[in-house]
Formats: sequence, structure tokens, C-alpha cells
Amino acid sequence: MLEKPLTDKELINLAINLCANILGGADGLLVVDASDTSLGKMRVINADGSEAKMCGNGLRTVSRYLSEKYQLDNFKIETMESDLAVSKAEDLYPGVPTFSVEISPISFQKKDLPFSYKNFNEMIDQSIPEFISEQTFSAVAVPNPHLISFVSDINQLELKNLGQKLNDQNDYFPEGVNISFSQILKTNTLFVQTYERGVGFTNACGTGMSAASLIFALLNPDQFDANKDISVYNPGGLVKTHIILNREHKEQSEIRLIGNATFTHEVNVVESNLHNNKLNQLEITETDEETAYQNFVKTISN
Ligand SMILES: N[C@@H](CCC[C@H](N)C(=O)O)C(=O)O
Repeated sequence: MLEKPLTDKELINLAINLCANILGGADGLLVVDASDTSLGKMRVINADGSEAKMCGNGLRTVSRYLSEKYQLDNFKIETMESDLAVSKAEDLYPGVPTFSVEISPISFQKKDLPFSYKNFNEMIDQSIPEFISEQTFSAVAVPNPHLISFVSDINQLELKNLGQKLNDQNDYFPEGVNISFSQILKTNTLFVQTYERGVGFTNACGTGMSAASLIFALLNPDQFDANKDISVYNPGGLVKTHIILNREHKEQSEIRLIGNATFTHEVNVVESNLHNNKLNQLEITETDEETAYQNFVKTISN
């Protein structure tokens, strides 16, 4: 806990500097604060300094931090829009601490993304030739905004071009959007690659994989087994999701994201240097947890 909280401006400067110069291209900075309603509160600052409503991977690591600090296995964490239930789960692999987190609230309405396209109120499995012809797109807020497209092969260049187009100033998604291309590998098995708002290509986007799982369940009843978890492969490894689909009231569907909460390094820094964004005197210790996670990755095959 800091003696004096960082101001928003200090946080933005720190996130940009940390992600680019110290963490070798990290996606963002997670801030853990006290909460009046939950065990703790999480804020998410993207690598470019913008603030996101949620981060699924981040929520798992903050869950682990709070779980170890307070010796609790089930609790809630406050996020920008809601207090989310989190719990310790069975380790995915020896030495890979694993947490399960609620991803919520869900909305398909254009005002919550927000998006603007013709007179659409929702965008579900729609052909949008202005994005990419011969693909269909679905938009969902969980509650950060996601655009999902199912493809047979992932074309990285098309994903990058669309990611840049919809995250530069544009009329379709005026606040930008996270974009995921997903392949259905078999029943309850997906591969998801995400171009993240405020970041660019990422190895794994937790809310992106959650959003893709929900849209998958909605659009592919013949390949979705509601009794089982979904395995979601990504360029960085694998997570599981669990979807309780409510077809009639799809916004009342439930999503759990289950995956590793790996602490790769411990960094000690003098508080005044955080306020001044001076990161040249850090004390950094590497853990062996990344090795355990990479050993897990070697065991997974789709
Ligand atoms: N860049 C996203 C927020 C981060 C999402 C994250 N990668 C995740 O794991 O969920 C945004 O601006 O919405």
C-alpha cells in the first residue's frame, strides 16, 4: 500500500514507461486499491495510458494477490462496473496457480460498446463489408468492448489492419474496440488471437477469449457442450472458459474465465520514484513461475 496514492496523471505516465521500457512490451498496468464493497479494487491502465473497464487475465492475477494477502479462496473484487466473484481453482499444472473469475456485465447493445453501423442496435453474426468482406462480426461488451469474427484461418495482416482502422479515429467504434479472430477447432475448443485496444497484438486477452466463447456458444449450438468447459488456445498458451448460456435473455448469460495467475517477477521500488516516474533504480527478482507455465504450455496440444 502506498503512503500517498498515485494521481491519474502519474499512473498514466508510469503505465506507458513501465510497459514499454521495463516490462519489454507488457499490455498494461493493474492497480490494486482498497474497496468499500469488496476485498479489493482493480483498475486497468493499458500500455498506451488509456483506462479499460476490465481485464480478465489481470483479474486472475489480482485474485491471486488478494487471496494470498488475506488467506481467502472465494471473494469479490470491485472493478469499474461491478463487483466480480473470484475463486481459487485447481492448478492447471504443477506450479501454475489457477484462478476462476466472473466476467460481467454482458451487453450487446450499441450504446454499451459503443458502435454505430447503419441502424443496427446489436451486431451479431453480421456481414460488414466495410470491415472485411466474406467474414461476419459480432460485438459484445463484457463490459469492455469486443468484436469477434470466426474464421477458418487467421490472417494476421487483416486482423492488424482492421485493429488499426477501428482503433484510430473512426465512426464505427468511436472509443475503439478489442478485435478477436477465432477458429473453431472442434467441440468446445477454440483458438483466439486478439488485437487489443490500447495495446496491439497480444499473446492472450482474457476478456477477448471470454467474449469469443460466449459468441461461439450462441452461434454454434451443434459444437457447444454446455456441460463442459471450453478450451481456448491462444498464442501464449491455454485458458478455460465456462459459459452458462441464456438464449432468450442473452445478456443474462454467465461467463467464467479459468486460467493461470503467474507472478513472473517481483519488483521493489521506492515510492517517490513511482510518483516521479523514475524507474532506473528498480530491484527486480525473477521467480521460477514462468518456467512452470512454459512447461505447462509444452504439454498442451490441440
Ligand atoms: N485493452 C483492453 C483491456 C485489456 C483486456 C485484457 N487483455 C484482458 O485480458 O481482458 C481494453 O481497452 O478494453
